Amino acid sequence: MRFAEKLAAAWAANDSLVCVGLDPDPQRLPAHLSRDAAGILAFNRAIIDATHDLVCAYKPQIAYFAACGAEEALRESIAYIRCNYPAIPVILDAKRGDIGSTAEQYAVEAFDRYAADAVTINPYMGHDSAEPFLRRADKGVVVLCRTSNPGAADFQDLDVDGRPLYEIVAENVARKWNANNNCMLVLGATWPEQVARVRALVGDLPFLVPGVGAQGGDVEKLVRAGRTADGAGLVINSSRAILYASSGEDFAEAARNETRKLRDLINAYR
Ligand SMILES: O=c1ccn([C@@H]2O[C@H](COP(=O)(O)O)[C@@H](O)[C@H]2O)c(=O)[nH]1
Repeated sequence: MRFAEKLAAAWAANDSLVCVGLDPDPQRLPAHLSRDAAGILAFNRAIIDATHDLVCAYKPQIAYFAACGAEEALRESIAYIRCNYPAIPVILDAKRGDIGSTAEQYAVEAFDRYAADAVTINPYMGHDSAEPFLRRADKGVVVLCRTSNPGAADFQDLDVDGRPLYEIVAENVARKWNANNNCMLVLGATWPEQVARVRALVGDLPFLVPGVGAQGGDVEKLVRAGRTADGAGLVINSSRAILYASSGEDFAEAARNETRKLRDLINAYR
């Protein structure tokens, strides 16, 4: 099944637009787990088991694994999802972007080594840097557009012929890069006005939206700004607010409760 179909099926099956971000910080793992690759994998498995029926996607962020040499725990976490909950798409957050020959290797890393369904990329280097990902028609390519962080405006809002650069990125992705219908855009939940502007430009292109929870994005404003006519179109990520809802042995149960709360809040405004 192609990525877009898998995502649409997951939205519908779990009646959820929530993506749980797998950002396992060894320093924040519950005390009863080891602060190494084995502890990270046990943590992720428990979070996944506790939330799989409440989400439309998982988004592991590669930095949390690579920083402590736990790439194998990343591969095994994704394999765990694919084996036990194969209907839930996995978006590897790696924000890749390089010349074509190197991008080829990044595409192999994301889609073959880690077996992710989709990967985030940075569009700054242009179409040839994205092409090795775009060519994989069955896989999703999630392009940074207007990010959630405070410095997002520094470059993304630069004026290009009277329009902010992020709008040019959005239009290029929707009209040129999406020939295989496998693209998404990253829009920060912290900027609902910009989410609405991009939604008006790109039709039903799905958005990956980080920035609720720990970064304080307003869920009601975000959903009203970014939903599509059928009440979907959004993959709304929360990582820390869910993963670290409790630092005790009940961490998975607490993560489930936070995930359910977020799903229900989002669904109230769809
Ligand atoms: O614009 C962006 C793009 C990616 N991220 C990533 O999403 C999560 C957010 O984590 P929270 O704990 O829910 O704040 C994290 O992996 C970021 O690297 C983003 O925040 N903003």
